[in-house]
Amino acid sequence: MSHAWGYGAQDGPDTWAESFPIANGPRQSPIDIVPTQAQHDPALKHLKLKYDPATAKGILNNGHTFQVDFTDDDNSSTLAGGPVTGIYRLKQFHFHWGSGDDKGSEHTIAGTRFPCELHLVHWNTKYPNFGEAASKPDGLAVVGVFLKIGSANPRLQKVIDALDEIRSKGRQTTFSNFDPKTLLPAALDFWTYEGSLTTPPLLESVTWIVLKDPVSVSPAQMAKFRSLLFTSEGEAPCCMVDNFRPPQPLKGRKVRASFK
Ligand SMILES: NS(=O)(=O)c1ccc(C(=O)N[C@@H](c2ccccc2)c2cnnn2CC(=O)NCCCS)cc1
Ligand SMILES: [Zn+2]
Repeated sequence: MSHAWGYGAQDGPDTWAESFPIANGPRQSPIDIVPTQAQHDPALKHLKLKYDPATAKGILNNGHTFQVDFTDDDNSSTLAGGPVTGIYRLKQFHFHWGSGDDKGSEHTIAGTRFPCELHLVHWNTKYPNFGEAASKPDGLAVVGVFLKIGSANPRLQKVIDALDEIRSKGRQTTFSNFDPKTLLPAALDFWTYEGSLTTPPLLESVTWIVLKDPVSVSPAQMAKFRSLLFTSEGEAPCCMVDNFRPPQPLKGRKVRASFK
């Protein structure tokens, strides 16, 4: 049964618990990260990200965000190290953003909201596929990257230039030869905690790896994100903005830092 969820007053985050009771679960995401309360863990390994540009497949407006999908039938594009054990395969990346520059990110840092947040979604290869992994407590690992307003980010341009072709829900186009590593900041210092998907079905299967350093995005580039539509062609157009879930209760979880 397809549950119609969204980010509006009638179907937004405050209503999700009606169809997805796990919304009030013990390890929900996103959270507010308070750096002074994060514990440095010297046992955390450095993040090992290996992405093959040839695995980039397509770019899709799924009605909640837009995502760039990768072929994940071998270990060409993987995440290892950091807080995870084993090898996780890159499945897709997508963004969350606001209607203005004062909000848009899902995670916050001591209450500070960023205009946009990038999520790179990986699944644990100890499971046969993404769908199976998504239901396991150690099934997924998502790298979160904050975007802050500044100079135009040339690394985003190829993604932004594709948005004109996927304006409405359900539109997709090919997207090849792209290395998502180019979207990351120079330093891979991170915070990590055990959480969930931030959209329904809100499964509590995500090891979150949130990078400390943001990357830049210009106001004009943000305007391109906001030109996308939540709605399909033929429907009354509704701008794709504010597609973020607010921070959820920590419920006793510890947030660890990879850096001092
Ligand atoms: N924001 S996040 O990084 O925490 C995040 C990452 C991945 C997913 C996801 O893959 N969701 C799909 C799924 C399919 C099978 C099993 C479980 C989940 C799904 C379920 N209904 N629609 N979708 C598609 C979808 O929501 N795609 C990603 C949208 C990111 S906002 C959702 C959120
Ligand atoms: Zn996301």
